[in-house]
Amino acid sequence: MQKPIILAISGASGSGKSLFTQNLALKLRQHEREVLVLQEDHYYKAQDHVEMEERVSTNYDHPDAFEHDLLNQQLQELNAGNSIEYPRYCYVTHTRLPDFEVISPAPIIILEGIMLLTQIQLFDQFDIKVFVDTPLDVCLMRRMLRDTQERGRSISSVAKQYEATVKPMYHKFIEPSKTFADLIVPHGGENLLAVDVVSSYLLEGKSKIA
Ligand SMILES: Nc1ncnc2c1ncn2[C@@H]1O[C@H](COP(=O)(O)OP(=O)(O)O)[C@@H](O)[C@H]1O
Ligand SMILES: O=c1ccn([C@@H]2O[C@H](COP(=O)(O)O)[C@@H](O)[C@H]2O)c(=O)[nH]1
Repeated sequence: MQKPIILAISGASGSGKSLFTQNLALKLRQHEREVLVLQEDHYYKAQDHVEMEERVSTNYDHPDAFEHDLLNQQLQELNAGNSIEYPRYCYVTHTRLPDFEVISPAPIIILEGIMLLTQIQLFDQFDIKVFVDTPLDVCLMRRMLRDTQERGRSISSVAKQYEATVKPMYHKFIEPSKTFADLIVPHGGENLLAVDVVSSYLLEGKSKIA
């Protein structure tokens, strides 16, 4: 198999990275392209040894919360045509699930996550780096709805975490990483023009933004 094309999609929590990724993957699959979607969130460190009370106050918006070495190693395996043992993460228990998923490479791999463009050691693996740029107040509103509906969170815990870590870490790490992007996509998931532009580029068989 030819070396896969790897896209890194980054941006703030709630910016619309996952929805953008889903829409892009859908479009490519409609054109019969095989696409593998991966999430940096699954590389959050396991916290089985940490008490639940403490897990709640972990800073999940710091690069050190992730096992980026494992991610790097697994991207290299996929690039070499080998399958990986993809970890699985649970936002409710704030730790990894005991099992993993065996995943094979695909010609197009889309990886999305908040810290991807802060990790220069990963850049050799990325063919295209995208930053989803959505105003932080919009991200907060989206996150509030999503996390209370899908991630077992209360409104007050989302608000508290936003002030304590999400917002300051965005300004410290994520926002400055925008400078490494090849493409900046405003609004996020529903930006269908951006989905069309990126998918057309990939369907034409191009792999790198020069
Ligand atoms: N452009 C958009 N307009 C309205 N809602 C959106 C848009 N993009 C994303 N959302 C919604 O906002 C929430 C957060 O989006 P998501 O893609 O999960 O963000 P991220 O992956 O960046 O954290 C989801 O419920 C999603 O459906
Ligand atoms: O146990 C956890 C792990 C992560 N988070 C929050 O998730 C977001 C990143 O995920 P997105 O899908 O990009 O929103 C990050 O901001 C962490 O604060 C968490 O709350 N608990």
